[in-house]
Amino acid sequence: MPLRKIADIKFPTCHANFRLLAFERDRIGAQFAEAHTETALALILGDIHSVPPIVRIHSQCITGDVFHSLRCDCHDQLHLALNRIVEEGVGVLIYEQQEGRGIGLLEKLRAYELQEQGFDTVDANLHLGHEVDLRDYALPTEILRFLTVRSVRLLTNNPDKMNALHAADIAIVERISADVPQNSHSASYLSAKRERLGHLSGQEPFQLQHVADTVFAAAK
Ligand SMILES: Nc1nc2c(ncn2[C@@H]2O[C@H](COP(=O)(O)OP(=O)(O)OP(=O)(O)O)[C@@H](O)[C@H]2O)c(=O)[nH]1
Ligand SMILES: [Zn+2]
Repeated sequence: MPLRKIADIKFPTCHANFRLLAFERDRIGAQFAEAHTETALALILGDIHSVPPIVRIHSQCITGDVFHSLRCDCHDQLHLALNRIVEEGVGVLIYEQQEGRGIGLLEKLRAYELQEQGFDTVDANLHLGHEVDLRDYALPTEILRFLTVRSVRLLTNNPDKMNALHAADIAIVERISADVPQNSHSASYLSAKRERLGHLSGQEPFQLQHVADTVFAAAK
């Protein structure tokens, strides 16, 4: 499905004066009852072709991003990414709207209810009849290709994002850790991401072998 650029504006924020591009794309897939349009924003700073830019693909989390929920790390990660991009002066933050790992806000809140009964973040999704993680990163990778960004310093702990860029032939010259301090509300959520979803932690170096292992493990 072709990518459509909808807007290209100056975007002054308290962090920096970004350029903001908005994109949409029609999406059809077996897991969707009907075709729908997905959208994403790209906040761009500096000359992104002069060096491999810092890239953050951030999945929407209204509870975290807007209300600074302590149940997850999203708010702090969003600001970590913005701060790193501003420090370096060159970067792209892609904000994509697969809220709740693709199940949507209301289903995520139902999953939170289950987590209050003892389910972890993975089992709660499964109990509600959803896949563990419905996201794919086709739209973000298409945006990077649209921007002719062919090599990046990717800020993430999620091997799925690395796999998606690798598959799209976008080189990851460095993986920057997306670790942020945990708190008593987020500790079990963060450990479930590492132990059940295979997310990296700390400064664990990015290696293509790790990506290959992950693809292999997922295929088994
Ligand atoms: N279904 C579900 N989604 C959640 C839950 N907590 C956070 N999310 C969503 O998870 C997404 C963020 O994904 P994470 O797994 O935290 O991290 P990530 O983006 O995959 O990985 P990083 O790049 O390392 O941050 C956002 O869309 C959140 O809304 C939860 O308990 N259940
Ligand atoms: Zn969150």
